[in-house]
Amino acid sequence: MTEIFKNLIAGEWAASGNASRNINPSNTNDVVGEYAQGSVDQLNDAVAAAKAAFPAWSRSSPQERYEILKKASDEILARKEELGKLLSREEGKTLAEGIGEAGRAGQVMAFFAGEALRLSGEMLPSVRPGVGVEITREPVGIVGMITPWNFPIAIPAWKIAPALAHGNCVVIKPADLVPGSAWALVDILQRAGLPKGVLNLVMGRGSVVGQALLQHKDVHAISFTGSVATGRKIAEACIASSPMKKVQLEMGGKNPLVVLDDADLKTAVEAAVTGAFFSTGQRCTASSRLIVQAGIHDRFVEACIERLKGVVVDDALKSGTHIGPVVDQSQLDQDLKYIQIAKDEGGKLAFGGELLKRETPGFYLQPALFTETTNSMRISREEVFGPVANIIRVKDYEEALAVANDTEFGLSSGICTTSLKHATHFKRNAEAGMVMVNLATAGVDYHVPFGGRKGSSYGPREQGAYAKEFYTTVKTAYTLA
Ligand SMILES: NC(=O)C1=CN([C@@H]2O[C@H](COP(=O)(O)OP(=O)(O)OC[C@H]3O[C@@H](n4cnc5c(N)ncnc54)[C@H](OP(=O)(O)O)[C@@H]3O)[C@@H](O)[C@H]2O)C=CC1
Ligand SMILES: O=C(O)CCC(=O)C(=O)O
Repeated sequence: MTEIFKNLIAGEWAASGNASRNINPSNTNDVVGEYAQGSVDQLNDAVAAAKAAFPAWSRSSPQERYEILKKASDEILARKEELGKLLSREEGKTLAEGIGEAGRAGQVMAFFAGEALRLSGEMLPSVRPGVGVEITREPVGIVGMITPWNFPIAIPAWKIAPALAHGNCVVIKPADLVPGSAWALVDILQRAGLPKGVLNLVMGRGSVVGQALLQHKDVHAISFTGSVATGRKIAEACIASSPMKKVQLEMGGKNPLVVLDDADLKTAVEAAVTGAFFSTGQRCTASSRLIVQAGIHDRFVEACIERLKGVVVDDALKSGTHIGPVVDQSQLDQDLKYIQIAKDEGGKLAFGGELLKRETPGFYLQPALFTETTNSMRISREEVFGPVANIIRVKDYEEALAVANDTEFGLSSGICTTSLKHATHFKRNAEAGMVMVNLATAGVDYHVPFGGRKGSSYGPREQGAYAKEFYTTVKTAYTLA
């Protein structure tokens, strides 16, 4: 009989009536595993366990939190090849990308192990004589986490680690499409010594488990990464609940990469091709809008096409693969729909966009590059979340900046230029949470803030020391001496 990976509730692996098959998008005949589909009852049990664990965990010593997170980090890093392989098998990013992401999860754990030791507060004199003021940070309480399929281990890691470091208890619902990596992460953390109930995993559908998490009165905060549509529903549910829940949303992007006439061509092509198409373009930071100045435009298009001809799309686990498959049929349908929309709008398909056949049945799509597009077309305005990008020609830097900012999103924004003046001006004036100079818009560090503006993000930043803004609440205490 096939093993069913269970949910973790109150420190015990709990069976549930239903399970779903985790399918390898590089080979749909390959079942990665069967994973429990949690019920509303299990979710309620998980929240109750977190609530019971909270008084002790919120008062646990920084040393205990440090040791658990550090131990988990050590195991993740020691097993990163195996975890990376599992990740690539369930999500479809290449083995190198999968191992890289597993390593990143290990580094995130190590960073937040250190953060547990850096908890701090302030003591100030009051404006009233004889009174002292202390400002401290306390954990928020029970944090619910709803995570997407595109970073199956890194995103759960960068939400769970700061939550635990700051003394919160957690109930996480990972994406139903890719539960394996989150399951492995939770297993590692539990064995690293977390007290029962501090971290709970309930796999299953967003419409069942996710909804119940949002509606639970004992959940104090929700951290979400995923689509704009779901993010909006989550924010509404958090505001509507009584008491209101603190909420943090990381959503989509339509990230511009500006290429100026004075850019180094090789650097610009590398930033564009890796940023737009690697990880199958399934990154909220993907460089999906390439805004190119007229003087370099034709040379840039030609060089991108040459670069793309050398890109191998194949089984994620095969050596030599640069781009793995699309994650599933529904995402593939969305990618193909947008390729058709771009054609219908008058965009010129300069490269790719074809379905590919490989040795194994999988969702293989050749990267699609459109030219002759404008910023008002749907392909420039809506997130595709696949290996699809379009080039918009502009006359000068001023137009490039205006086009880059003319979007409802504001996650990551990039420029390729050798002009210090333009790079400096762009860093100051790009309406985005993250700005890249001569780098792809995708691919960020784990120890600094991550997040955007406008429709891309809501609430405090994730990652780095700034993560404490979401995972703690500030208390001001006055004492008469
Ligand atoms: N910014 C980003 O990083 C990401 C953006 N996306 C965008 O979203 C599109 C659709 O992808 P999809 O995976 O469906 O993204 P969703 O936003 O729908 O899913 C993200 C997470 O939210 C859960 N969820 C869905 N509906 C609800 C709900 N009503 N209440 C609570 N939780 C819910 C999902 O559960 P379930 O497991 O059932 O899906 C999943 O865990 C992509 O094509 C892409 O454009 C997707 C992933 C990441
Ligand atoms: O580009 C990155 O490194 C991170 C991207 C990301 O977090 C996302 O796509 O959800």
